[in-house]
Amino acid sequence: MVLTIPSSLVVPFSHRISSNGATPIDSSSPAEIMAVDEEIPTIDYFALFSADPSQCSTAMERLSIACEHYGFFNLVNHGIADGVMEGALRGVSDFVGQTAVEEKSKYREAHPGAKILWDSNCHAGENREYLKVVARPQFHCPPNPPSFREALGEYQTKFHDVKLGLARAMSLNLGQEVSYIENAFSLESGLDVAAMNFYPPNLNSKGTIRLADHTDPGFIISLVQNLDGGLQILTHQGKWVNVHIPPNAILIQVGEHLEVLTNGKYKSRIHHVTGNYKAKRVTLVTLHGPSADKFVAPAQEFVDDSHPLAYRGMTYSDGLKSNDNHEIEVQSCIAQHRILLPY
Ligand SMILES: O=C(O)CCC(=O)C(=O)O
Ligand SMILES: [Fe+2]
Repeated sequence: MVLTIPSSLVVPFSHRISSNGATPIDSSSPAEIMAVDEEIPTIDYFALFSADPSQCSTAMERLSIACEHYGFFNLVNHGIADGVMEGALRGVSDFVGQTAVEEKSKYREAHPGAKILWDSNCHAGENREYLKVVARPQFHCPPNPPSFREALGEYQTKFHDVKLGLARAMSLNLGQEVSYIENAFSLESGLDVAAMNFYPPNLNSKGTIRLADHTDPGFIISLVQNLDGGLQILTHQGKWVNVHIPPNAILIQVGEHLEVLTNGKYKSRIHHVTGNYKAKRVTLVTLHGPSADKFVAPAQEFVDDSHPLAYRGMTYSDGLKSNDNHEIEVQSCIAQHRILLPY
């Protein structure tokens, strides 16, 4: 099926500048030559709940296309003030820049029950420093610098409401009652992990892979960044696209567990990060998961003769802990869920 996206749904190239005004990465590097600057869907969050039926149904239809075909979209008009997102990103930068390695190293060990994890990986296939913290149901964060905890906490609190709004809109789009996803994942006690990435500037590593191909677990994944460019997603049409996120937008990706619940109607998409950044790039990625003890399996509504059962069920926690991982690592577990069909 060829999908035509209304032009109003896409981000004009003139808006595709970095959110901090820095020059986007050089997109001529070898690893990026395969990727295209293609239109990606933009969803107006407020329009999803508009009292104007025509505005609401247009936005809902766009969301449906974005979830079913793309698996990712830019969310605009979400009501989270620019300052809140900028503050959280500044907090990540401050943590990376101001905290001594000895202090950060206290969080290096992933172990059962760990709520904070820090590491710095610089080898073929990965080039970043990262910090992962459990943000919900209880919020955890390194205590220093003090402004970091407050700024990150504020963003997470604000986004929680946006997440519930998206769950409601997606539930209706799936032909279910409004709290269907919220209940299926027990989102009120959902396990949200904020994964903050810091990619150091490097002008001499054309085409460097900063983060290798992967999909992420959870219901949805939200991403805000300080510098545009580097994230590439493999689309349903088999093309790598350079993902441009307009200033103040939040990129939303379908998580692996929404794929499992919908028996593959909504799919999580493989992505990676490349780039020879001229300045440091910071991203705040949050994996919004089901409740840790929630058993996630394809719902019967999405299984029939034309859509045979394609995933096995397990609790969110068991999935995260498969392959000897710890929950805090929030590693992909779709392979453990996938049933190999005989055709
Ligand atoms: O930093 C990015 O652009 C994406 C990072 C990512 O995919 C992740 O942390 O899972
Ligand atoms: Fe990711």
